[in-house]
Order: sequence, then C-alpha cells, then structure tokens
Amino acid sequence: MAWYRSSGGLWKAALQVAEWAAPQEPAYSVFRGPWRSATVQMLQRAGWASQAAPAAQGEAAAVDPAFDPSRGFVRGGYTVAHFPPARIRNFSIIAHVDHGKSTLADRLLEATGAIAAGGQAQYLDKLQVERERGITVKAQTVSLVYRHSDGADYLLNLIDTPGHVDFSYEVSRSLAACQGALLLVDASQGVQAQTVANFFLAFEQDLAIVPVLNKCDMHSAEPGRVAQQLKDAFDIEPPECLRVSAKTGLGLCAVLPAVVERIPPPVGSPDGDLRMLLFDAYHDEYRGVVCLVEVLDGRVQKGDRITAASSGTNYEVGEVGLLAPEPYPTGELLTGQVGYMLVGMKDTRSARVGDTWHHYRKPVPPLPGFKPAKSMVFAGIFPLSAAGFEQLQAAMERLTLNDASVTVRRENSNALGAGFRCGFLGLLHMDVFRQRLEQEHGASVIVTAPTVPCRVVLPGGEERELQNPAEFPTSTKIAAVWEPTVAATIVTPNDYVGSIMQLCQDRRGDMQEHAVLGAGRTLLKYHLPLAELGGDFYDELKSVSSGYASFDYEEAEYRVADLQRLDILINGEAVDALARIVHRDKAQAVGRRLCTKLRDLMDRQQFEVALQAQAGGRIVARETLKAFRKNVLAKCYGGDVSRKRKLLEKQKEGKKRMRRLGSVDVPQEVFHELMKAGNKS
Ligand SMILES: Nc1nc2c(ncn2[C@@H]2O[C@H](COP(=O)(O)OP(=O)(O)OP(=O)(O)O)[C@@H](O)[C@H]2O)c(=O)[nH]1
Repeated sequence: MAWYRSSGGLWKAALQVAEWAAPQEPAYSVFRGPWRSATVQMLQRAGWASQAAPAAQGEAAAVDPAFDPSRGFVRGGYTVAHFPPARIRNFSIIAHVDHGKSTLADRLLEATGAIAAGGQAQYLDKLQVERERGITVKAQTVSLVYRHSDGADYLLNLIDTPGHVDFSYEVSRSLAACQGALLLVDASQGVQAQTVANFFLAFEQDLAIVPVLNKCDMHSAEPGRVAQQLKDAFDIEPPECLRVSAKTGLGLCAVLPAVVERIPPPVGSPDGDLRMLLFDAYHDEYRGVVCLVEVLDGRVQKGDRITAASSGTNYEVGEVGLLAPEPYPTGELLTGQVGYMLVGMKDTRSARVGDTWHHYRKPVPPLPGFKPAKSMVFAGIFPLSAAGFEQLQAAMERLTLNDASVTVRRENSNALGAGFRCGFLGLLHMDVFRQRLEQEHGASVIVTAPTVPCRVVLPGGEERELQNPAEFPTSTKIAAVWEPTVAATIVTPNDYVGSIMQLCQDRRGDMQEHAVLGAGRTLLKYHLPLAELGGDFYDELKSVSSGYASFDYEEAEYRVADLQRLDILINGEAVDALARIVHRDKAQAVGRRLCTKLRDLMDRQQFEVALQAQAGGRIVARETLKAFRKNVLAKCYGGDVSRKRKLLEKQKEGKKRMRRLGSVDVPQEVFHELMKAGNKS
C-alpha cells in the first residue's frame, strides 16, 4: 500500500502531462492495456481518481464475471418456469432528458447478452424521430437474465422511459408495472426539473429507488456535489449513489447487483386467479396490437380466454411471451413476469392501458387504473392541397393506431378546407406527430398555431369547451372565460433566478415556492397559464439562463382569464386557420408581431395586400405587402437559357408548396413560422 502512495506523485505528474497533451480525453486514455488498468487502480487506491476514473470501452464486461454475454433469455435456453417471483425484478430507468437512460439501457442489454456489444447505439429508441432527435418518445420493455453473486439467475424486466415532460404519461404507466426504478442523474448537470418530477412519480408509487450518477467520465462531473444535491432534495444518502459512466462502462458492474439487492421482487400469488395489468400497447404492422402486461397473480397461457375488466370484452390469447428484446413466444407468463401478448385486437384504442385482465368468468378485484392521457394543446392539421386530403386521412388513421394519446376529429376551415383538429400531450408531442406524418407516411401538411382548450361561459350559464380559436364567440356576450393552468417546476443555477422570475411574471405566472436546492441551485415553483408555454417559452427560458435552467410541469386547475379572439385578416378577409386566443392586454402587441412576421414571410403579389389583426371588434395592427411581380430572373445576367429555365422550374416547384387563401398565395412556411410564434407580447 505504501508503495502505491509513495509512487503516486510520479503517476500524478505523468497524468498531468497526458492531460495537457489531450485535453478532451480523460487523462487515463493515453495509457493502454495493463498500463491503463494499473493507472486507474492505483489512482483509486491513492484516493485521487476516486470513482471518476473511467474504464475503457467494454472494460466493465471484462472485469465483472457476473456479466456474461452468453446468458440472454433465448441464448441461455431458459423458460419462464425458471423464474419464480423471488427471482424477478421489474424496474424502470427514469431521468431528466439526455441524462443517459437509453445509453445505460444499451450497456445493460449488452452486458447480459440481450444484444451484441458495439451494435446500434440507443437500441431501444426504434422510431426514426427518436433516432434523429436523440430522444425517447415511447417507453420500451426488455427482459434480461443476470447471474447474481449468490449463483442464482434473475429475470430482470427493464423499462426505458422517455425523459421529456410531454411523455411523462408514458413514465407513470411504465412505473405501475415496476417495483423499483434507477434514478439516473447526469453527474455534471445535477438534479434537473424532470429528475424532481420523475422522482416523485416513483416515490408516490412506493417504488424502491436506486440513485445512479451517470457520465462520471466527464471532466466536468462532480459526483460528490450531485450526491449532496440528492440528499438535500430527496433525502437520499450519498453512499447509496452508484457512480457510473454508461459511455465507458465505469462502475456498471455495480448496477445489476444493486437492482437485485435493493429492489424488492414482485409480490403475488402464483396459485391465485389470473390478475394482469395492461400497462402499454403498440401497433405492429404485421402482428396487429401488441399488449404489454404484468402478471400480478396466477398465470396466463396461450389459448386462454381472458376478459378486460373495464369493458367486459373477451379475447383469446393467441401468443404470449417475453421481449428479449425481440418478441419471443414462451407459451405462458407466470406471476410477477412482464411480457407481451397478442389477443387479435385491431386497434390500440381498444387496449385501455391501466385495465385489469382476468380469466373468462373468473373476475378479480380490478386495479385502480390510470388517469386517461389528457390533451394539453390542440392544432388543426390540413393537407397542403385539397387533393391531398385522402392521403392525409389514411396517414392519420395509421399513425393514431400507434399513438392512442392523440385525439382526432374532422374539421372544416374556410381557408384550408377539410382537415383534422388534433389534441396532443404537449408541443413536442405535436411536432413529433407532424414529423412522423411527413416522414413515415409521406403526407405534406399545414399545422395551425397550437392552442389550449378554454371554457367559455355564456350569460345564460351555458358552458362550452373550445378547442379551436375560430369557435370563440365574437358577436355574443361572454360571462367568463376559464383557461387551463399548470404547476411548473424550474430548477436553475442561482445566478439566473432574477431573470427567470421576470420571464414567468411576463407570462402571467404566480410564484408558489422558492427553495434552495444546495450546490448553487434553486428550485422555483410557478402557477402558469398553459397558453403561455406555447411557442417560444422554452427558448426564452434557455436563453435567459444560458441553457442551464430545466423545466417540468403538471396539469393544474382552470382559472378565470380575460381572453379574447385575435383574427388575422388578409385583404380584409379573416383567415380562420390563423386565429388565436390571447390575453386582452397582449392582443395589440401579439397582433403587431404576427402582421410583421406575415409581411416578412409572404412573397409580394401583383397587387397590394393588407395584413391586419383584429381583436374585440377593432383593428389593432396593420401592415401592407407592396405589389410586386417577383422576378426570379433579375439576378440572372447574360443569356444562359438553361440557368433561366432552372430558376423558373424552381419557382414553379415553390408555388406547389403554397396555399391559396382568397386571392393570395401563402407559402407553407408561413403557417409553420406563425405556429412557432407564441403569444409573447
Ligand atoms: N460522456 C458521457 N456521455 C454520455 C454518457 N451516457 C450518455 N451519454 C451521452 O448523452 C447523450 C444522451 O444520452 P441518451 O442515452 O440518449 O439519453 P436519454 O436520457 O435516453 O435521453 P431521452 O430519452 O431523450 O430522455 C448521448 O449523446 C450519449 O452519448 C456517459 O456516461 N458519459
């Protein structure tokens, strides 16, 4: 030991040199092979590298005999009968956006042989939008087999959940099928808003929580400080925190032992009547609806007749198995096991997540069920040209099969013709839906500005819930308007508290709580109108906090607000698709901003076009688009015919992406840009 300590100074100096040579890399990375392990080990013993010393890629698998890539469920030749409840652990990975859930899931899948090492990154993020945006949208389930130090094999069912607030519904229903959760926190960013929200989701469901500090390989990682934050925020003792790097493999060998030792097994009675929780469902093009279930009591087998408690509908189990990670039929699922089931269902809307399923004519006390997902924002979706309606309709049908949280109803707009009014869980959800419509189903669409639902009370006491600003009455008197609000949580470094408070005040927010989180961070709780979160709120929050503040919200009550309809008139004609609902104090400023934006975005026409904003029966803003024939050949000197033809072709192409409103052509981007512009004054 003394040897390590005395020669440690020399090693430390060598590392210093290495760090100068390659500042982006951890200093250890210049040492290879046995040198590297010796360096890391010695620094750890000398107390300098502590746990922040990363192992090389894949090193964890080499150093921990418990990790055995030949032991996947399928490869290991197991059956579900190998796993009684005592040898099952059902857990989720929860975290703030980008703290590394999907990467950690990859490592655990590799280490237990479920997938080959070094394959596709973020294996569980299967959708194209998930890959392009680097976010998880849909929770994914996978079963792993792990041999613990007690010599026994355990069946671990892991659910990777989305981090973004819009998809917190996915998180809460995934947690219902778990007894524990890995709470992952980025060791350089520390506790963020969704860390707080997800912690409480898990805490309320009484789950065992295993805190994991990730990204400990980064130079900026401060695991000690972040562990203290977890202590201050959630009363988690610092020694409970595992320190890992999902990227390099550092410390990963402690994760699965902690899952086995700290998360309780599912409790249920293997000999009781079948009681199953349906916690998720998705649509597969070839197999129809795939239901994800946890068997709470009893067992279910292929061919069994089962009943959905909520509707009384009967089904026959066509196939049942584990996700390992691809669907693997096992013929049965036993108490405590989480798996998939095909019951011949055609539409995901028939699969009421949160439902209790039991054997035909053997009813059991139903579970409390889940609160249905609630649409927070609404927007109109229209085809770019009227001829595209049927294609859009087909695309909508196929996509909503897969995403039952979108509500859809037919709508007719004076300006845009036939289309749909859709309800989404939030703005990101809306944008992801639009992207999937275009990418996966080839539909070209116009999406109108998102609005939140509001309740209008007429003088006679009649109450109407409006999802479309164009339905907001302008001619009749209104007794009151109620708008939805949210309880927002913001976590920020202390330096930005002032500017964030200013931003929330501008957005009509009421402060509810101001708490110091420790380690230089503050937690702010605000009551904010949901409508104020539209468009640019996130961008503003990021810009006033240099990108450091994080934000989460949950639905709160409706409150009375002084709202009115703002219409946009093009050449004197109100365009219903551009109408929005705004606070009376902001109507003029928002109107001005929209008119200016429209003027800048629209091409000039051969005649003058008046762009006006109207609120409360009067014009509050006006811009004029001067007459002009856009000469695309203006900059094309000389007589190169082919170049001129190319430009004219391009102009023609551009015209295809226009929508004709009255006598005026409006490019698709106008709708897109106006959609992004929030109700900021
Ligand atoms: N340096 C470092 N980077 C990491 C580590 N783990 C994840 N990352 C990186 O962090 C980014 C986000 O990782 P993801 O695994 O997609 O994060 P996520 O939490 O699943 O993200 P969402 O699903 O969108 O919430 C990726 O660029 C990863 O490569 C780590 O231990 N060290």
